[in-house]
This record gives sequence, structure tokens and C-alpha cells, in this order.
Amino acid sequence: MLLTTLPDFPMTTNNDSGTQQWERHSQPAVSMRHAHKSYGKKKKAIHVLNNLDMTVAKGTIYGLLGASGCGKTTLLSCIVGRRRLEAGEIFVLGGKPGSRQSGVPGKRVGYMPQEIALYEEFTIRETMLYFGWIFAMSTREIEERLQFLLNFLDLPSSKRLVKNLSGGQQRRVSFAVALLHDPELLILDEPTVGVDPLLRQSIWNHLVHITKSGQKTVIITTHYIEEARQAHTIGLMRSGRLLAEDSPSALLSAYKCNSLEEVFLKLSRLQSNKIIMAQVQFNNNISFHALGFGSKIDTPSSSREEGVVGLNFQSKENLIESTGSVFTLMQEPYDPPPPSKRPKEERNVEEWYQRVSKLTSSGKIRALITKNLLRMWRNVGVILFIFVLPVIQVILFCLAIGRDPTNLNLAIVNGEMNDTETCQWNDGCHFTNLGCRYLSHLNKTVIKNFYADVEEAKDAVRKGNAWGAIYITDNFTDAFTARAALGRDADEETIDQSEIKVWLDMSNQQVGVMLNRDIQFAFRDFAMILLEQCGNNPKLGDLPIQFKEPIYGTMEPRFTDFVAPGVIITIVFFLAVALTSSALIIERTEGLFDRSWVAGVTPGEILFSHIVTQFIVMCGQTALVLIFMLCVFGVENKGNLAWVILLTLLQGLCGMCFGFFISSVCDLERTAIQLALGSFYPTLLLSGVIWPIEGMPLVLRYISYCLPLTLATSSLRSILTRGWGVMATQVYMGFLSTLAWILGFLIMTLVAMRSRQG
Ligand SMILES: Nc1ncnc2c1ncn2[C@@H]1O[C@H](COP(=O)(O)OP(=O)(O)OP(=O)(O)O)[C@@H](O)[C@H]1O
Repeated sequence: MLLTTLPDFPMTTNNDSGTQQWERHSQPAVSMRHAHKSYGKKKKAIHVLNNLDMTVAKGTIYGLLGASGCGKTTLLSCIVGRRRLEAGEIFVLGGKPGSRQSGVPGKRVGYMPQEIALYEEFTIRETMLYFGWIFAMSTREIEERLQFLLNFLDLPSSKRLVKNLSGGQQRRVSFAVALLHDPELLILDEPTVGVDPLLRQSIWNHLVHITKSGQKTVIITTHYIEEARQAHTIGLMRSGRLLAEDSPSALLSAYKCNSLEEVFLKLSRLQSNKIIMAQVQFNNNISFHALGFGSKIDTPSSSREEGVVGLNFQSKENLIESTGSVFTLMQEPYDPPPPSKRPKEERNVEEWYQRVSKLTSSGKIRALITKNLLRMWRNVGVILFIFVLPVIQVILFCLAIGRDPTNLNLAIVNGEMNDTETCQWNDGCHFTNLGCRYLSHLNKTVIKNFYADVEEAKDAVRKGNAWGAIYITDNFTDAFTARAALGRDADEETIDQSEIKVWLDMSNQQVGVMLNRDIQFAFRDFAMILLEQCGNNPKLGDLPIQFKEPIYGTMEPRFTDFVAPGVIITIVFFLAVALTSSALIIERTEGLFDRSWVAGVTPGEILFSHIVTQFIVMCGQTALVLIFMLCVFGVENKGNLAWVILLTLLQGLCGMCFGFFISSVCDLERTAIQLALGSFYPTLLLSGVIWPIEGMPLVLRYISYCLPLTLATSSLRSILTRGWGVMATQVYMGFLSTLAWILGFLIMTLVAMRSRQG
């Protein structure tokens, strides 16, 4: 099926045409000399590229062969500019990767990584639009090219989601992405792995076809050695070096083998066996170095001797010459572009202009932002999480935190009552049954359970059946009346009998303190009303302290009002962390990051696009949080709403940047989640959200001031409860600290993202 849709390309080797093309095109597409690359540091370093030399002639297919783990992917990632060499030189399309002359990473290169590296929730068309826009193609151009690629690669409807395609179809879409913009240099990392033979052949056919013109170059890695016979050049790689680099026919005849696999085995054995030294004439520099003799970073010794070359390579094509400049394969020695002779100032201005114009392009930003929004939109769960979660959090906070506990059991023993069922008393200036009269004021929060005996009541508290026991003495009314009448002449027994005895369960501080308050308030109300009804000034029954109308807040402050500012900020901050802390990791682990990077997208652009999309989402979240807090649950705002909104948004932005930072330093999503969750409680506890920081030890208090939420919480609290403006120190410090943290997180994220490039 597949083959019938393909052009009828030759399926045999192209050695002859390859030779002609080498002669036609003098500049190599890729040239690498004395390349060294390792992973890890010092003693633990794994040396992946060891003094590797490589030349890929323009207009040819270069098959890079080697066992798993020999360094092929690393080599390709250095070519596309994804990783940097530690030593050695590399020139791609006329310049070093990353330089203006090279244009790589960028649209001159098409890269198909080993992983599928596609956005699963996109359709084929959306995938093409995303990469096409990055490559500055117009939508019409992309559509046209898409039609061609759909037919050519026998792909299903462009409306199909990538995740619903078969493995082979996904691989073809990935291949189509690399071909989309018709790049000069096509780099394919194992495009045929796990692919059926028909598709494998069609891929090779296409590669042969596109290199025919001599303008396109292909570097392809594969484990299937024999399929690489169709390449013009083969590089046999082992242990970070090229054992040989030649056309398939030359390799077969030079080693007198029937298959490339045999050639590879023979060369591998030779490399492992140094006795070969005696049998080989070392004229070929690749062979010499690949065999591991001499210093690693020595310049390969120049040899212009005639005769048999290297490991019996007899073709002249593989004679690698050294002229003091970069080595080439059967070509004019390739010299890197000469340094510009123009005045330094002129160069500086131009470089500055290039840098500014290279900062970004509208196509890239459009592609990245559309991609982020589309990914979010396609994940219904995420959308729900984004908008429902903050609302649920606010509702739960307002309903569960800060309200006075009610229906608290109190065990009451009233010695003045005849039975435990009724507690009668008369209103007005009567001095009868004062115990019952007092108890009538105690009804706000408690359930009164009457007991006959004090020990029984205390037992109820001990067993957890009541929060406290209250005992009113047998002659409370008389003793209380005598105490009031006698004043300072009242004796000890009268005073003792006139007192209400209370035993509280103080194991729960909030309940204990509140009962204490209510029991005292009940007495104050009882005394003031009685005095008033007896024609006295009710104030005589109160403490001689006058609490005037508070300057800020109310006479009965709510705990909710104290916690609400911190809760608003915590919700917005940590929701943003949750949204972003794995954003970059997911792209990185799926290979999407690398692919976009090679297409020319910079870390700054990726970060910017995420900030824009997440910011849009965050505006919605902030609006919901504030509407529910202020309008639905009536949290008081005495200040300017604009400052409240601005500070909340800035805190969301700050959380987002913290999330990006986590995302940039963690390799695994699991680690990122642990870090984000792990930071939640310490931040919450230390930021003065649930308890005033004035209660902390001094050192902790200073640490607390340095956290991103502390000053912002205090600032928002001042705006909401005191109505302060932004000119107040406590308010603007919240804004300044938030801005400083945003900047700090952004810088750290960019540094971490860039350091990963090495
Ligand atoms: N990021 C990394 N950190 C540490 N080691 C790495 C990293 N990437 C690759 N390696 C190691 O470098 C070596 C070469 O890996 P590379 O992926 O380049 O090999 P390869 O030839 O492409 O293998 P395969 O054919 O299986 O894809 C391997 O030993 C690998 O474990």
C-alpha cells in the first residue's frame, strides 16, 4: 500500500552517484574534528565522543552506524546544537551550531529525534501548524505541504489525534515534521526502528530522492546495518570514534566482506586487538585514532604517502588529508569562514541588531502560545482542576475556618435547683434563683447538661462528654446578694459561696479559650442587666476598662478576617506552582523540548509562552478566588480593590515562576511534585498566614521575612483590613518583595534551562 503511493526511486545502493556528488559539492554540510564530549564530572565522567572526526559531504546520505550506546545520539545532538562539545571543532552548514553563519538550530535543519516527540493531544494538522509556524511558514504553505506529506507517507486523515494513531503512523508523522519545511540538512535519529519493512524502504527511497538534487544532506542513524547500504557514506562508530568512513561499496571491497555487518565486526575486532598494529599501515588518520593510539587530542598526523590507506581502504575517496585547517573527505580542505575584517563597532552594531531581531518571531510566539492553550483545552481534567479547585478551596476555607464552635456540652451542677429538670428565675429586680438567672445568659454556644453532683459533672469532662463543668453553690443567691451589700466587709466564706466554680477541658485551646470568654461574658451580661433593672448604673457590673471603637477592625474580630489575606495568596501562589512545576518536564521527557529547540525555539521563548498562557488562566483563577472571598463570603475589604487584584496577580505570577524554576531543575515529574508539595507546608507555616510571625523566635522571624509570601500576606492584610494605600511601607514592601522574587525565579529558571544545553 505504502509503496504504491511513493515515487519510483531506486532501491539499490547509490555509491556511484554518491561519488559524483562528492565531487560536485566541495563544501561539506557537516565537518567535525577532534570532537570530545562526556557526561558527568571528573572521575565519574563517561566519555562518549573520543577525538572523533567526521565529514558529511553536501548532497549525500550519511549513514551513522554503531551499537547501542556508542554515542550516535550524542553526536547528532552536537550537530544540531543541542549539546556543546568539550573540545574539538564542529561546522554545520558553514558555521558553528548556534552561530549566525550556520543557522542551526533553526529552519535549515530538520530533526527527527529517537522519541516520537509529538504532542499527543494534537491532530496531525495541528502538529504541522505548530512546527510550520515555528519555521515561519504561512498557514497556506503548511496546508499545501501537509497534503503532500499525507499522501506521500500514507498518513490517515489530518484530523486524527496523534494519540489515536498507531506506533508506525506516529513515527511517520514525526518524519513528516522533519520534512515539513524542506530543510537543507535532515537529521534522523533511528527513524526506522520498530518500523515495518515496507515503511522502512519508503523512508530510504525518499531520502535517496531528496538528495538527488545535491542540495539536501541527510544524516541518519540506524541499528539495521544492511539498510544503510543505500547511503552514500557510512560512518562506523564504536566507543565514541569512527572506525571507518567510506562508501558502502568501498568498505565491502576493502575488507573483502559480503555485508556491512561483517565489516563492522571485523573493524570492531581490530579495534579491540592492538596486535593489528603490525598488520596495518597507518596512513589513514581515522583508523589511526579510532584504534586508540597516540594522544586523544593530538592533531591526526598528516600523511601524504601514497599506497594502501588505513585499514586497507583502497579507495582514494577516503584519504583524509590534513592541511593544518579542518580535514575534508575527498574535497578541497574546508576552511572555516575567515574572521570579519570590518571595524569592531560596525560588527558590534550588526551583532546587536541580529541578536535583537533573533530574540523571537511572531510565528514562534503564536505557535507556542497556541500550543499551550490547545494542550490545556484538550485536557478537560486540567481545565476543571484549574477553575474548580480554587473555588472549592475558598468555599471550604470560609465554611470550615474561623467560625466559633457551637453546641459544646457543659456539665452544670446548680446547687440551688430542687431538681435537675427546671431552672426557674424571675426577670426584674429580684434576688431569687440568681444561679439560674446567670445560666440563662449562657446559651450562645453551649448545650447545658445538668448534673446532681460535682464529681459526676467533672467525670463527664474527664470522659470527654463535656468541655467543662460549672458548679453553682447551694446558697449562691444569698452569698452573692450579701457580697454585693457588704462590699469590702464581706467575709471569706461569703465570697467563696458567691463564686461560680468552673473546671474546663483546656486540651483544645480554641474551645477552652472561647468557653472561658463566654462564661465571663455571660456573667457580665447577668450583672449589668440586674444592676440596670435595680436602677443602678449597669457599668458598675463591668470591668473598669473601656474598649472604644477599634481604630481598625471590629469589636468582635473574626479569625477568618485575619487568615483570609494569607489564604487568598496561598491559594493563588500554590495553584500556579501546581500548574507550572511540571510543564517543562513533560515537554523535556517526551523529547518535545529538544525538537522545538532544534527548530530554533529558545528557552526564553518557551518560558515566555508559558508565562502568557498561564497568566491568562491565573487571571480567571484570581477573579474566582476574590469574587468568592469578598462577595460571596463577605470578607471585608476596606482598601482599594485594584491593589488587591494587582497584588494577588503578582503573587500568582510569582508562584508560576517558582513552578518554572522547579520544572527547570528537576528531571522527573515525580521529583517536581515532591518539591512543590514539600515547599507548601514550610511556606504556609512560616509566612504568617495562620499565626502572627511576631510569635516566632527571632531567627525564624527573619527567615520568614525572606519568603515570597510573608510580606505579601502582610501587605494584603493591611489593604483589606486597614484600608491602607500603596504608599504605606507595609503595603509597598509586599509588592516589592513579590517583584524581586519573580525576577529571581525567572533568572534562576533561565540559567538552569541554559545550563542543560551543555
Ligand atoms: N544525559 C546523559 N547523561 C549521562 N549519560 C548519558 C546521557 N545521554 C547519554 N548518555 C550516555 O552516553 C552514552 C551514549 O549515549 P547515546 O544516546 O549517544 O548512544 P546511542 O549510540 O545513540 O545509543 P542508542 O543507539 O541506543 O540510541 C550511553 O552510555 C549513555 O548512557
